[in-house]
Amino acid sequence: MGVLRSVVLAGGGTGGHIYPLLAFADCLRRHFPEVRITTLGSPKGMENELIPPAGYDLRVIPAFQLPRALNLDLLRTPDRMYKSAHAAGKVIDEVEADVVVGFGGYVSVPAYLAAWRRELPIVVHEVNVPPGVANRMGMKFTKNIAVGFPHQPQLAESLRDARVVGVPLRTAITGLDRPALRPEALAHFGLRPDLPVLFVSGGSSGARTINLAVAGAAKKLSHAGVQVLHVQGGRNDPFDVPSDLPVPYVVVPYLSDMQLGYAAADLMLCRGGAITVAETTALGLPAIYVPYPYSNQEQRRNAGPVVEAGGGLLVDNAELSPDWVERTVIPLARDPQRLAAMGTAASAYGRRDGDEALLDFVCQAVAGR
Ligand SMILES: CC(=O)N[C@H]1[C@@H](OP(=O)(O)OP(=O)(O)OC[C@H]2O[C@@H](n3ccc(=O)[nH]c3=O)[C@H](O)[C@@H]2O)O[C@H](CO)[C@@H](O)[C@@H]1O
Repeated sequence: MGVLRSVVLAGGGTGGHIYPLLAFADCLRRHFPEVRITTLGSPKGMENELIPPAGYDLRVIPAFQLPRALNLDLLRTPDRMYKSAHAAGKVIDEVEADVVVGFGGYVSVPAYLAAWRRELPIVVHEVNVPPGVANRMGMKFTKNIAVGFPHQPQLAESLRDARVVGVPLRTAITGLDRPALRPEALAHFGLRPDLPVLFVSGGSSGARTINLAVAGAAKKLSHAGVQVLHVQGGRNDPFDVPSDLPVPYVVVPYLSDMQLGYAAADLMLCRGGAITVAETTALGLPAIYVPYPYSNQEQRRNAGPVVEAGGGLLVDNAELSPDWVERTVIPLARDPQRLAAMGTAASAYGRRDGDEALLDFVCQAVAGR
C-alpha cells in the first residue's frame, strides 16, 4: 500500500452517501495517521449535521441540482456548475489532493469535474443500481469504479468492470458484538430483556408509510408481547402511539448511536437503502425490507438478493399496513428459531471489510496514475 498524503472525499445529501464516506475516512486515518482528509459537501445536506461532529474538515461548496436524466445539456448550462466546480477545484488545489473519492450525491459532480481537469485520479464508489446520476457522470471521467454488492456489475452496463469492494461501514457497527452490547442497549432504551424487540427505521430520513403502519399496529404488537424501538426519522412528522400499552413502545427521533438499536433488536423492519442492507447483513440481523417505491427500484435490488438468500422478507410499500404487521411481523418476532435461521443467512451474505477493500482500491488507483 503506497502512502497517501491528502485525500478529498465528496458525497452528500442523505445518510446513505455520508456514512460510507465517514467510515472510509476513519479507515484512511487508521492506515495513514498523517493523511490530510478534506470533505466536500453542499449547503443543505445532512453532511452539515454528520461530518463536523465526526471530526473531519467539511468544505461547503455552492450547490447545483442535476436533472434526474443525464445529458449533455448539463455541460451547456454551465453557470452554477462551473461555480461549484471552481470552488471544488480551489479546495483540491489548496490541500494538494492525491486523489478524489466520490460517494455520490450532487456535490460529487463538481469534485469529479475539478479532479478531471487537473488529471487527478478519481475513484467512484457506488452502492445503487442503477447508479445515481452524480456517479454516472463521474464514471465518464474514470475507470476506477467500486461497487457495494456482488450482483451489481451484472445489472448495469456502466458497472460491468467495477470492482466489488463492499460498503465501508462505521467501526461502531463492524466492531459490534450484538449479544455483548444487548443488555446495555436494552437498558438505554428502557426495554425489557425477556421479550422480543422489533427495531423500526425508515433510513436516514425516515419513512412515513412505515411509521404509520407500525404505529397503527402498536396495540396488537404490545398485547402480543412484542416490544418496539421505533426511529421516527430526522425529517418526518411525529405520529401517535397509545400511552397505555402493556409493554414498551419506544419512539426516538433519530439515532446517532445506531449500533445501540441494532444491539437491542431481534428483528428489523426497514427500507432497503444500500447502507442499511449492508449493515443488517454485516450484523446478521433478520429484517423485513419495505423498498422505497419511487426511486428506480434501487432498494428492491438492494434487498432482493438478501431475501433470496433467506436473510429476511420483502413487502411492497403499498401492502404494508397495520394488518400486515399483525399477520406477518408478530408471528415472526415471536419465533426465535426462524429468526436465528434468517440471521445466519443474512450474515452469510454480509461483509464487514468494505472500508479496507475500498482503501486498497484507492491506493491502486493512485499508484497506477
Ligand atoms: C429514498 C432514497 O432515495 N433512499 C436512498 C438513500 O437512503 P438513506 O439515506 O436512507 O440511506 P441508507 O438506508 O442506505 O442508510 C442509512 C444510514 O443512516 C443510518 N441511520 C439511520 C437512521 C438513524 O436513526 N440513524 C442512523 O445512523 C443507518 O445506520 C445507515 O448507515 O441512500 C441509499 C444509499 O445511496 C440508497 O440506497 C437509498 O435508496
